[in-house]
Amino acid sequence: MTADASDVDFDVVPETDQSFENALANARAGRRLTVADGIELITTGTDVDGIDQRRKELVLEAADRRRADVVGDEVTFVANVNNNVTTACNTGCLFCNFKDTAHQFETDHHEDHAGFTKTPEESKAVVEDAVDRGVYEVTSVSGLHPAFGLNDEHRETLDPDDPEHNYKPPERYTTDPHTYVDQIRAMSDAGAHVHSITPEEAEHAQRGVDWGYRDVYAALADAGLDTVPGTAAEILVDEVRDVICPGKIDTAEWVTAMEAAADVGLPMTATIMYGHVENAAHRVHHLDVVRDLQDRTDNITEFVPLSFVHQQTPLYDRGVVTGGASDAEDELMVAVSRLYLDNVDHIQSSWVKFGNAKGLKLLHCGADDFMGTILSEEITKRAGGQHGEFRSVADYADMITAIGRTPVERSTDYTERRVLDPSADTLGPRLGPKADGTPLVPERDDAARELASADD
Ligand SMILES: C[S@@+](CC[C@H](N)C(=O)[O-])C[C@H]1O[C@@H](n2cnc3c(N)ncnc32)[C@H](O)[C@@H]1O
Ligand SMILES: Nc1c(NC[C@H](O)[C@H](O)[C@H](O)CO)[nH]c(=O)[nH]c1=O
Ligand SMILES: N[C@@H](Cc1ccc(O)cc1)C(=O)O
Ligand code: SF4
Repeated sequence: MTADASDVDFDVVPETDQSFENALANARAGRRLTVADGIELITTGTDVDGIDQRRKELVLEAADRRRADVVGDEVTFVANVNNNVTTACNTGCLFCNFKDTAHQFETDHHEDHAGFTKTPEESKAVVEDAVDRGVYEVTSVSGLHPAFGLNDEHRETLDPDDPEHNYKPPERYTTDPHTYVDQIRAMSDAGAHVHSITPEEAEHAQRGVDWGYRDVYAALADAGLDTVPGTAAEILVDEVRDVICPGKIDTAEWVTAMEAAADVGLPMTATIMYGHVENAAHRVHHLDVVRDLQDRTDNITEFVPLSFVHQQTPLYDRGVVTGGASDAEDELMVAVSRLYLDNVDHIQSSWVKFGNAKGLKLLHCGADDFMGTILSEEITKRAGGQHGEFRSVADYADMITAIGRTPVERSTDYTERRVLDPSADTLGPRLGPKADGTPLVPERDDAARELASADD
Protein backbone atom coordinates (compact mmCIF):
# COMPACT_ATOMS: atom_id res chain seq x y z
CA MET A 1 0.00 0.00 0.00
CA THR A 2 1.51 3.36 -1.00
CA ALA A 3 1.90 6.22 1.47
CA ASP A 4 0.18 8.49 -0.99
CA ALA A 5 -1.19 7.15 -4.25
CA SER A 6 -0.11 10.31 -6.07
CA ASP A 7 3.55 9.59 -5.15
CA VAL A 8 3.78 7.10 -7.98
CA ASP A 9 2.19 8.11 -11.23
CA PHE A 10 1.44 4.98 -13.26
CA ASP A 11 0.11 4.58 -16.79
CA VAL A 12 -1.62 1.30 -15.95
CA VAL A 13 -4.68 1.99 -13.80
CA PRO A 14 -7.63 -0.15 -12.66
CA GLU A 15 -10.28 1.14 -15.06
CA THR A 16 -12.36 -1.07 -17.36
CA ASP A 17 -15.46 -1.17 -19.55
CA GLN A 18 -16.48 -4.46 -17.99
CA SER A 19 -18.99 -4.88 -15.15
CA PHE A 20 -18.33 -6.90 -12.01
CA GLU A 21 -21.42 -9.04 -12.69
CA ASN A 22 -20.29 -10.03 -16.20
CA ALA A 23 -16.77 -10.78 -14.99
CA LEU A 24 -18.16 -13.01 -12.25
CA ALA A 25 -20.43 -14.78 -14.73
CA ASN A 26 -17.40 -15.46 -16.96
CA ALA A 27 -15.44 -16.82 -14.02
CA ARG A 28 -18.28 -19.08 -12.89
CA ALA A 29 -18.79 -20.41 -16.41
CA GLY A 30 -15.10 -21.27 -16.70
CA ARG A 31 -14.58 -18.90 -19.64
CA ARG A 32 -11.05 -17.61 -20.15
CA LEU A 33 -10.90 -14.25 -18.35
CA THR A 34 -9.80 -11.01 -19.97
CA VAL A 35 -7.60 -8.47 -18.19
CA ALA A 36 -10.75 -6.38 -17.68
CA ASP A 37 -12.53 -9.37 -16.09
CA GLY A 38 -9.57 -9.91 -13.79
CA ILE A 39 -9.50 -6.27 -12.72
CA GLU A 40 -13.25 -6.30 -11.97
CA LEU A 41 -12.86 -9.43 -9.84
CA ILE A 42 -9.73 -8.41 -7.93
CA THR A 43 -11.16 -4.97 -7.11
CA THR A 44 -14.68 -6.38 -6.45
CA GLY A 45 -15.79 -3.93 -9.12
CA THR A 46 -14.27 -0.67 -10.29
CA ASP A 47 -17.68 0.94 -9.73
CA VAL A 48 -17.28 0.73 -5.94
CA ASP A 49 -14.71 2.38 -3.68
CA GLY A 50 -12.66 -0.12 -1.71
CA ILE A 51 -13.57 -3.78 -1.37
CA ASP A 52 -17.23 -4.82 -1.27
CA GLN A 53 -17.56 -7.67 1.26
CA ARG A 54 -20.49 -9.40 -0.39
CA ARG A 55 -18.88 -9.38 -3.83
CA LYS A 56 -15.58 -10.53 -2.36
CA GLU A 57 -17.29 -13.64 -0.95
CA LEU A 58 -18.71 -14.40 -4.40
CA VAL A 59 -15.24 -14.23 -5.98
CA LEU A 60 -13.72 -16.43 -3.26
CA GLU A 61 -16.53 -18.95 -3.64
CA ALA A 62 -16.03 -19.15 -7.42
CA ALA A 63 -12.30 -19.70 -6.91
CA ASP A 64 -12.84 -22.36 -4.25
CA ARG A 65 -15.19 -24.24 -6.61
CA ARG A 66 -12.69 -23.99 -9.43
CA ARG A 67 -10.00 -25.39 -7.14
CA ALA A 68 -12.23 -28.34 -6.25
CA ASP A 69 -12.97 -28.99 -9.95
CA VAL A 70 -9.30 -28.80 -11.01
CA VAL A 71 -7.50 -30.60 -8.17
CA GLY A 72 -10.10 -31.91 -5.73
CA ASP A 73 -9.67 -31.91 -1.97
CA GLU A 74 -6.00 -32.73 -1.58
CA VAL A 75 -3.67 -30.17 -0.02
CA THR A 76 -0.06 -30.78 -0.91
CA PHE A 77 3.26 -29.82 0.67
CA VAL A 78 6.89 -30.70 0.03
CA ALA A 79 9.53 -31.85 2.52
CA ASN A 80 12.23 -29.33 1.71
CA VAL A 81 15.08 -27.28 3.13
CA ASN A 82 16.09 -23.73 2.24
CA ASN A 83 19.79 -23.31 1.61
CA ASN A 84 20.58 -19.76 0.58
CA VAL A 85 24.23 -19.58 -0.43
CA THR A 86 25.04 -15.90 0.08
CA THR A 87 23.45 -12.62 1.11
CA ALA A 88 26.04 -10.55 -0.80
CA CYS A 89 24.18 -8.51 -3.41
CA ASN A 90 24.52 -5.07 -4.97
CA THR A 91 21.28 -5.06 -6.96
CA GLY A 92 19.57 -2.86 -4.40
CA CYS A 93 15.93 -3.93 -4.73
CA LEU A 94 13.91 -1.62 -2.50
CA PHE A 95 11.61 -4.35 -1.16
CA CYS A 96 14.46 -6.58 -0.04
CA ASN A 97 16.29 -6.74 3.27
CA PHE A 98 17.90 -10.11 2.61
CA LYS A 99 20.90 -8.63 0.88
CA ASP A 100 24.05 -7.10 2.36
CA THR A 101 26.19 -4.86 0.17
CA ALA A 102 29.01 -6.96 -1.18
CA HIS A 103 31.93 -4.75 -0.11
CA GLN A 104 31.28 -5.86 3.47
CA PHE A 105 32.36 -9.37 2.46
CA GLU A 106 35.76 -8.24 1.20
CA THR A 107 38.92 -9.28 3.04
CA ASP A 108 39.89 -5.68 3.81
CA HIS A 109 36.54 -4.86 5.42
CA HIS A 110 36.92 -5.27 9.15
CA GLU A 111 33.58 -4.32 10.64
CA ASP A 112 31.10 -7.01 11.62
CA HIS A 113 28.10 -7.69 9.44
CA ALA A 114 25.17 -10.08 9.63
CA GLY A 115 25.60 -11.58 6.17
CA PHE A 116 27.02 -14.94 5.09
CA THR A 117 28.50 -16.82 2.17
CA LYS A 118 28.73 -20.62 2.09
CA THR A 119 31.30 -22.61 0.17
CA PRO A 120 29.98 -25.53 -1.92
CA GLU A 121 31.23 -27.89 0.82
CA GLU A 122 29.18 -26.00 3.42
CA SER A 123 26.10 -26.08 1.17
CA LYS A 124 26.58 -29.79 0.69
CA ALA A 125 26.78 -30.38 4.43
CA VAL A 126 23.53 -28.46 5.07
CA VAL A 127 21.71 -30.41 2.39
CA GLU A 128 23.19 -33.77 3.40
CA ASP A 129 21.99 -33.26 6.94
CA ALA A 130 18.47 -32.42 5.68
CA VAL A 131 18.43 -35.40 3.28
CA ASP A 132 19.45 -37.68 6.17
CA ARG A 133 16.43 -36.37 8.04
CA GLY A 134 14.15 -37.21 5.10
CA VAL A 135 14.00 -34.06 3.02
CA TYR A 136 13.25 -34.39 -0.71
CA GLU A 137 14.22 -30.96 -2.09
CA VAL A 138 16.53 -28.03 -1.50
CA THR A 139 15.32 -24.53 -2.47
CA SER A 140 18.35 -22.32 -2.98
CA VAL A 141 18.05 -18.62 -3.84
CA SER A 142 20.88 -16.19 -3.22
CA GLY A 143 22.24 -12.70 -3.54
CA LEU A 144 24.09 -11.89 -6.75
CA HIS A 145 27.59 -12.18 -5.28
CA PRO A 146 30.11 -10.30 -7.48
CA ALA A 147 32.51 -13.27 -7.44
CA PHE A 148 29.85 -15.67 -8.73
CA GLY A 149 30.13 -16.93 -12.29
CA LEU A 150 28.47 -19.81 -14.10
CA ASN A 151 31.69 -21.86 -14.13
CA ASP A 152 35.45 -21.34 -14.02
CA GLU A 153 35.55 -20.35 -17.68
CA HIS A 154 32.99 -17.62 -17.02
CA ARG A 155 34.98 -16.26 -14.08
CA GLU A 156 38.14 -16.17 -16.20
CA THR A 157 36.30 -14.30 -18.96
CA LEU A 158 34.81 -11.60 -16.73
CA ASP A 159 36.78 -8.36 -16.51
CA PRO A 160 37.07 -7.09 -12.89
CA ASP A 161 37.84 -3.60 -14.18
CA ASP A 162 34.64 -3.24 -16.16
CA PRO A 163 31.98 -1.92 -13.74
CA GLU A 164 29.24 -3.16 -16.12
CA HIS A 165 30.06 -6.76 -15.26
CA ASN A 166 29.70 -6.46 -11.49
CA TYR A 167 32.54 -8.95 -11.11
CA LYS A 168 35.30 -9.13 -8.55
CA PRO A 169 37.65 -12.08 -8.31
CA PRO A 170 37.22 -14.52 -5.42
CA GLU A 171 40.54 -13.49 -3.81
CA ARG A 172 38.87 -10.22 -2.82
CA TYR A 173 36.46 -11.99 -0.51
CA THR A 174 36.80 -13.69 2.85
CA THR A 175 34.76 -16.60 1.51
CA ASP A 176 34.75 -17.72 -2.13
CA PRO A 177 31.23 -18.79 -3.19
CA HIS A 178 32.82 -20.67 -6.12
CA THR A 179 30.60 -20.99 -9.18
CA TYR A 180 26.91 -21.69 -9.76
CA VAL A 181 27.87 -25.03 -11.30
CA ASP A 182 29.94 -25.94 -8.20
CA GLN A 183 27.13 -24.97 -5.83
CA ILE A 184 24.43 -26.85 -7.77
CA ARG A 185 26.61 -29.93 -8.09
CA ALA A 186 27.37 -29.91 -4.36
CA MET A 187 23.68 -29.76 -3.43
CA SER A 188 22.78 -32.40 -6.01
CA ASP A 189 25.57 -34.69 -4.77
CA ALA A 190 24.03 -34.41 -1.32
CA GLY A 191 21.05 -36.32 -2.74
CA ALA A 192 18.36 -33.64 -2.89
CA HIS A 193 16.20 -32.48 -5.77
CA VAL A 194 17.70 -29.04 -6.53
CA HIS A 195 15.22 -26.14 -6.98
CA SER A 196 17.35 -23.11 -7.81
CA ILE A 197 18.53 -20.36 -10.19
CA THR A 198 15.86 -17.70 -10.56
CA PRO A 199 15.80 -15.77 -13.86
CA GLU A 200 17.75 -13.02 -12.10
CA GLU A 201 20.43 -15.48 -10.99
CA ALA A 202 20.53 -16.94 -14.54
CA GLU A 203 21.20 -13.42 -15.83
CA HIS A 204 24.05 -13.05 -13.34
CA ALA A 205 25.39 -16.41 -14.56
CA GLN A 206 25.72 -15.07 -18.10
CA ARG A 207 26.63 -11.41 -17.57
CA GLY A 208 29.42 -10.18 -19.81
CA VAL A 209 29.25 -13.19 -22.15
CA ASP A 210 26.81 -14.10 -24.90
CA TRP A 211 26.04 -17.68 -23.92
CA GLY A 212 22.31 -17.18 -23.63
CA TYR A 213 19.91 -18.49 -21.00
CA ARG A 214 19.45 -21.80 -22.76
CA ASP A 215 23.12 -22.70 -22.45
CA VAL A 216 23.21 -21.49 -18.86
CA TYR A 217 20.24 -23.63 -17.81
CA ALA A 218 21.56 -26.60 -19.83
CA ALA A 219 24.96 -26.40 -18.07
CA LEU A 220 23.23 -26.15 -14.70
CA ALA A 221 20.90 -29.05 -15.50
CA ASP A 222 24.02 -31.08 -16.30
CA ALA A 223 25.38 -30.15 -12.88
CA GLY A 224 22.20 -31.40 -11.18
CA LEU A 225 19.65 -28.57 -11.34
CA ASP A 226 16.15 -30.14 -11.38
CA THR A 227 13.60 -27.31 -11.26
CA VAL A 228 13.61 -23.50 -11.37
CA PRO A 229 11.95 -21.07 -8.92
CA GLY A 230 10.12 -18.35 -10.82
CA THR A 231 10.91 -15.66 -8.30
CA ALA A 232 12.48 -12.32 -9.26
CA ALA A 233 9.10 -11.87 -10.97
CA GLU A 234 7.90 -9.29 -8.43
CA ILE A 235 5.41 -7.41 -10.63
CA LEU A 236 5.87 -8.15 -14.31
CA VAL A 237 5.05 -4.62 -15.47
CA ASP A 238 8.10 -2.46 -16.13
CA GLU A 239 6.71 0.78 -14.71
CA VAL A 240 6.47 -0.97 -11.32
CA ARG A 241 9.88 -2.65 -11.63
CA ASP A 242 11.38 0.77 -12.34
CA VAL A 243 10.24 1.85 -8.87
CA ILE A 244 10.90 -1.23 -6.71
CA CYS A 245 13.80 -2.98 -8.44
CA PRO A 246 15.42 -0.73 -11.06
CA GLY A 247 18.56 -2.91 -11.00
CA LYS A 248 16.71 -6.08 -12.01
CA ILE A 249 16.08 -7.56 -15.45
CA ASP A 250 12.89 -6.28 -17.11
CA THR A 251 9.70 -8.21 -17.78
CA ALA A 252 10.71 -9.37 -21.29
CA GLU A 253 14.05 -10.64 -20.02
CA TRP A 254 12.38 -12.54 -17.16
CA VAL A 255 10.07 -14.22 -19.67
CA THR A 256 13.02 -15.04 -21.97
CA ALA A 257 14.92 -16.71 -19.12
CA MET A 258 11.86 -18.74 -18.08
CA GLU A 259 11.28 -19.86 -21.67
CA ALA A 260 14.88 -21.04 -21.83
CA ALA A 261 14.46 -23.07 -18.62
CA ALA A 262 11.34 -24.63 -20.14
CA ASP A 263 13.20 -25.34 -23.40
CA VAL A 264 15.82 -27.25 -21.46
CA GLY A 265 13.00 -29.26 -19.88
CA LEU A 266 13.23 -27.86 -16.37
CA PRO A 267 9.84 -27.61 -14.61
CA MET A 268 9.39 -24.22 -12.97
CA THR A 269 7.21 -22.25 -10.60
CA ALA A 270 6.01 -18.70 -11.09
CA THR A 271 5.48 -16.06 -8.41
CA ILE A 272 4.10 -12.56 -7.86
CA MET A 273 5.32 -10.30 -5.06
CA TYR A 274 2.49 -7.85 -4.45
CA GLY A 275 1.15 -5.41 -1.87
CA HIS A 276 3.65 -2.52 -2.24
CA VAL A 277 3.41 0.31 -4.80
CA GLU A 278 1.48 -1.52 -7.51
CA ASN A 279 -2.25 -1.26 -8.12
CA ALA A 280 -4.86 -3.93 -8.84
CA ALA A 281 -4.44 -3.54 -12.61
CA HIS A 282 -0.72 -4.34 -12.37
CA ARG A 283 -1.53 -7.56 -10.50
CA VAL A 284 -3.83 -8.68 -13.29
CA HIS A 285 -1.38 -7.68 -16.04
CA HIS A 286 1.17 -9.83 -14.20
CA LEU A 287 -1.22 -12.80 -14.23
CA ASP A 288 -1.68 -12.23 -17.94
CA VAL A 289 2.09 -12.42 -18.57
CA VAL A 290 2.25 -15.69 -16.61
CA ARG A 291 -0.78 -17.22 -18.38
CA ASP A 292 0.69 -16.31 -21.74
CA LEU A 293 4.05 -17.83 -20.80
CA GLN A 294 2.29 -20.99 -19.67
CA ASP A 295 0.35 -21.21 -22.95
CA ARG A 296 3.71 -21.37 -24.71
CA THR A 297 5.64 -23.60 -22.27
CA ASP A 298 3.15 -25.71 -20.29
CA ASN A 299 5.99 -26.11 -17.81
CA ILE A 300 4.81 -24.07 -14.80
CA THR A 301 3.84 -26.44 -12.00
CA GLU A 302 2.53 -23.92 -9.47
CA PHE A 303 1.88 -20.23 -8.97
CA VAL A 304 2.98 -18.66 -5.69
CA PRO A 305 1.49 -15.33 -4.55
CA LEU A 306 4.07 -13.77 -2.18
CA SER A 307 2.60 -10.98 -0.08
CA PHE A 308 5.12 -8.16 0.47
CA VAL A 309 6.59 -8.19 3.99
CA HIS A 310 7.17 -4.48 4.60
CA GLN A 311 8.41 -3.89 8.16
CA GLN A 312 12.17 -3.78 7.61
CA THR A 313 12.52 -2.74 3.99
CA PRO A 314 13.80 0.38 2.21
CA LEU A 315 10.33 0.94 0.67
CA TYR A 316 8.86 1.25 4.17
CA ASP A 317 11.81 3.04 5.79
CA ARG A 318 11.71 5.70 3.08
CA GLY A 319 7.98 6.19 3.48
CA VAL A 320 7.14 5.00 -0.04
CA VAL A 321 4.68 2.49 1.42
CA THR A 322 2.81 2.46 4.72
CA GLY A 323 2.19 -1.28 4.89
CA GLY A 324 1.51 -4.43 2.90
CA ALA A 325 -1.63 -6.01 1.46
CA SER A 326 -4.78 -6.30 3.60
CA ASP A 327 -6.34 -9.69 4.38
CA ALA A 328 -9.02 -9.05 1.76
CA GLU A 329 -6.38 -8.21 -0.85
CA ASP A 330 -4.49 -11.42 -0.05
CA GLU A 331 -7.69 -13.45 -0.40
CA LEU A 332 -8.58 -11.82 -3.70
CA MET A 333 -5.02 -12.23 -5.02
CA VAL A 334 -5.17 -15.98 -4.43
CA ALA A 335 -8.74 -16.29 -5.76
CA VAL A 336 -8.12 -14.33 -8.95
CA SER A 337 -4.86 -16.23 -9.52
CA ARG A 338 -6.90 -19.47 -9.46
CA LEU A 339 -9.55 -18.08 -11.79
CA TYR A 340 -7.25 -16.26 -14.20
CA LEU A 341 -4.57 -18.94 -14.52
CA ASP A 342 -6.75 -21.56 -16.16
CA ASN A 343 -3.60 -23.34 -17.37
CA VAL A 344 -1.73 -23.66 -14.05
CA ASP A 345 -2.97 -26.49 -11.83
CA HIS A 346 -1.60 -25.50 -8.44
CA ILE A 347 -1.82 -22.28 -6.45
CA GLN A 348 0.29 -22.06 -3.31
CA SER A 349 -0.71 -20.63 0.05
CA SER A 350 2.64 -19.61 1.58
CA TRP A 351 2.61 -19.99 5.39
CA VAL A 352 5.92 -18.11 5.64
CA LYS A 353 4.13 -15.05 4.29
CA PHE A 354 0.63 -15.52 5.74
CA GLY A 355 1.05 -17.60 8.91
CA ASN A 356 -1.08 -20.63 9.75
CA ALA A 357 -4.51 -19.05 10.24
CA LYS A 358 -4.57 -16.97 7.08
CA GLY A 359 -2.66 -19.65 5.19
CA LEU A 360 -5.46 -22.12 5.98
CA LYS A 361 -8.14 -19.60 5.06
CA LEU A 362 -6.48 -19.16 1.65
CA LEU A 363 -6.86 -22.90 1.05
CA HIS A 364 -10.59 -22.05 0.85
CA CYS A 365 -10.00 -19.18 -1.59
CA GLY A 366 -8.53 -21.18 -4.47
CA ALA A 367 -5.17 -22.42 -3.14
CA ASP A 368 -4.36 -26.14 -2.93
CA ASP A 369 -0.68 -26.25 -1.95
CA PHE A 370 0.70 -25.30 1.47
CA MET A 371 4.40 -24.79 0.63
CA GLY A 372 7.10 -26.82 2.36
CA THR A 373 8.85 -27.62 5.61
CA ILE A 374 11.85 -25.33 4.69
CA LEU A 375 13.67 -25.84 8.08
CA SER A 376 15.25 -22.38 7.89
CA GLU A 377 14.31 -19.02 6.42
CA GLU A 378 16.17 -15.76 5.96
CA ILE A 379 14.41 -13.62 3.35
CA THR A 380 11.06 -13.10 5.01
CA LYS A 381 12.52 -13.03 8.53
CA ARG A 382 14.99 -10.30 7.64
CA ALA A 383 12.14 -8.22 6.15
CA GLY A 384 10.26 -8.49 9.46
CA GLY A 385 8.14 -11.62 8.87
CA GLN A 386 7.08 -13.45 12.03
CA HIS A 387 5.70 -16.79 10.94
CA GLY A 388 8.70 -18.93 11.74
CA GLU A 389 11.04 -21.11 9.74
CA PHE A 390 9.64 -24.63 9.93
CA ARG A 391 6.49 -26.73 9.68
CA SER A 392 6.72 -30.43 10.44
CA VAL A 393 4.85 -33.20 8.65
CA ALA A 394 2.79 -33.58 11.84
CA ASP A 395 1.95 -29.85 11.73
CA TYR A 396 0.77 -30.31 8.16
CA ALA A 397 -1.31 -33.39 8.99
CA ASP A 398 -3.00 -31.60 11.88
CA MET A 399 -3.69 -28.36 10.07
CA ILE A 400 -4.92 -29.83 6.79
CA THR A 401 -7.20 -32.45 8.38
CA ALA A 402 -8.59 -29.74 10.69
CA ILE A 403 -10.05 -27.96 7.64
CA GLY A 404 -11.49 -31.20 6.25
CA ARG A 405 -9.00 -31.70 3.44
CA THR A 406 -6.57 -34.51 2.61
CA PRO A 407 -2.86 -33.95 3.40
CA VAL A 408 -0.52 -35.13 0.65
CA GLU A 409 3.27 -35.02 0.57
CA ARG A 410 4.42 -34.20 -2.96
CA SER A 411 7.59 -34.01 -4.98
CA THR A 412 8.60 -30.55 -6.21
CA ASP A 413 7.18 -31.16 -9.69
CA TYR A 414 3.99 -32.80 -8.27
CA THR A 415 4.58 -36.07 -10.16
CA GLU A 416 5.03 -38.07 -6.95
CA ARG A 417 2.42 -37.92 -4.18
CA ARG A 418 1.76 -39.74 -0.96
CA VAL A 419 -1.47 -39.37 0.99
CA LEU A 420 -0.72 -39.03 4.71
CA ASP A 421 -2.35 -41.15 7.36
CA PRO A 422 -2.92 -38.52 10.06
CA SER A 423 -3.57 -41.20 12.71
CA ALA A 424 -0.14 -42.83 12.26
CA ASP A 425 1.97 -42.96 15.43
CA THR A 426 4.82 -41.06 13.86
CA LEU A 427 4.60 -38.67 10.98
CA GLY A 428 7.60 -37.90 8.86
CA PRO A 429 8.40 -37.46 5.18
CA ARG A 430 8.47 -40.48 2.84
CA LEU A 431 9.43 -39.17 -0.61
CA GLY A 432 13.05 -38.14 -0.03
CA PRO A 433 15.83 -40.61 -0.93
CA LYS A 434 16.43 -41.36 2.76
CA ALA A 435 12.92 -40.70 4.04
CA ASP A 436 11.39 -43.55 6.02
CA GLY A 437 8.58 -41.79 7.87
CA THR A 438 10.73 -40.76 10.82
CA PRO A 439 9.81 -37.19 11.92
CA LEU A 440 12.03 -34.47 10.45
CA VAL A 441 12.88 -32.91 13.79
CA PRO A 442 12.09 -35.61 16.35
CA GLU A 443 11.67 -33.62 19.56
CA ARG A 444 9.49 -31.02 17.93
CA ASP A 445 7.30 -33.47 16.05
CA ASP A 446 6.76 -35.61 19.14
CA ALA A 447 5.71 -32.55 21.10
CA ALA A 448 3.26 -31.62 18.35
CA ARG A 449 1.73 -35.12 18.41
CA GLU A 450 1.39 -35.10 22.19
CA LEU A 451 -0.36 -31.75 22.09
CA ALA A 452 -2.69 -32.98 19.36
CA SER A 453 -3.60 -36.19 21.22
CA ALA A 454 -4.16 -34.23 24.45
CA ASP A 455 -6.93 -32.42 22.57
CA ASP A 456 -8.65 -35.67 21.52
C1 LIG B 1 15.58 -12.41 -2.12
S1 LIG B 1 15.52 -12.91 -3.80
C2 LIG B 1 16.84 -14.09 -3.93
C3 LIG B 1 17.14 -14.55 -5.33
C4 LIG B 1 17.72 -13.54 -6.30
N1 LIG B 1 18.56 -12.59 -5.70
C5 LIG B 1 16.58 -12.87 -7.04
O1 LIG B 1 16.29 -11.72 -6.78
O2 LIG B 1 16.03 -13.55 -7.89
C6 LIG B 1 14.08 -14.00 -3.91
C7 LIG B 1 12.71 -13.39 -3.84
O3 LIG B 1 12.37 -13.08 -2.51
C8 LIG B 1 11.23 -12.25 -2.56
N2 LIG B 1 11.32 -11.23 -1.51
C9 LIG B 1 12.39 -10.49 -1.18
N3 LIG B 1 12.08 -9.60 -0.21
C10 LIG B 1 10.77 -9.77 0.05
C11 LIG B 1 9.85 -9.12 0.95
N4 LIG B 1 10.22 -8.11 1.72
N5 LIG B 1 8.59 -9.55 0.97
C12 LIG B 1 8.20 -10.58 0.16
N6 LIG B 1 9.01 -11.22 -0.70
C13 LIG B 1 10.28 -10.81 -0.76
C14 LIG B 1 11.21 -11.59 -3.93
O4 LIG B 1 10.07 -11.98 -4.67
C15 LIG B 1 12.49 -12.08 -4.57
O5 LIG B 1 12.39 -12.25 -5.95
N1 LIG C 1 10.02 -22.94 -1.05
C1 LIG C 1 9.19 -21.89 -0.79
C2 LIG C 1 9.59 -20.80 -0.03
N2 LIG C 1 10.80 -20.80 0.50
C3 LIG C 1 11.22 -19.65 1.25
C4 LIG C 1 11.85 -18.75 0.32
O1 LIG C 1 13.10 -19.28 -0.05
C5 LIG C 1 12.01 -17.38 0.84
O2 LIG C 1 12.66 -17.38 2.05
C6 LIG C 1 10.82 -16.49 0.88
O3 LIG C 1 9.61 -17.06 0.52
C7 LIG C 1 11.16 -15.30 0.03
O4 LIG C 1 10.14 -14.60 -0.46
N3 LIG C 1 8.75 -19.76 0.18
C8 LIG C 1 7.52 -19.75 -0.33
O5 LIG C 1 6.78 -18.77 -0.13
N4 LIG C 1 7.11 -20.79 -1.06
C9 LIG C 1 7.91 -21.86 -1.30
O6 LIG C 1 7.48 -22.80 -2.00
N1 LIG D 1 8.84 -22.54 -4.06
C1 LIG D 1 8.39 -21.37 -4.74
C2 LIG D 1 8.42 -20.19 -3.89
C3 LIG D 1 9.61 -19.46 -3.55
C4 LIG D 1 9.36 -18.24 -3.10
C5 LIG D 1 10.37 -17.42 -2.78
C6 LIG D 1 11.67 -17.86 -2.91
O1 LIG D 1 12.69 -17.03 -2.58
C7 LIG D 1 11.93 -19.14 -3.36
C8 LIG D 1 10.91 -19.93 -3.68
C9 LIG D 1 9.18 -21.22 -6.00
O2 LIG D 1 9.72 -22.16 -6.39
O3 LIG D 1 9.25 -20.24 -6.65
S1 SF4 E 1 15.72 -9.43 -4.37
FE1 SF4 E 1 17.48 -10.64 -5.02
S2 SF4 E 1 18.53 -9.28 -6.50
FE2 SF4 E 1 17.16 -7.97 -5.33
S3 SF4 E 1 18.44 -7.15 -3.67
FE3 SF4 E 1 17.36 -8.98 -2.87
S4 SF4 E 1 18.80 -10.64 -3.15
FE4 SF4 E 1 19.49 -8.94 -4.47
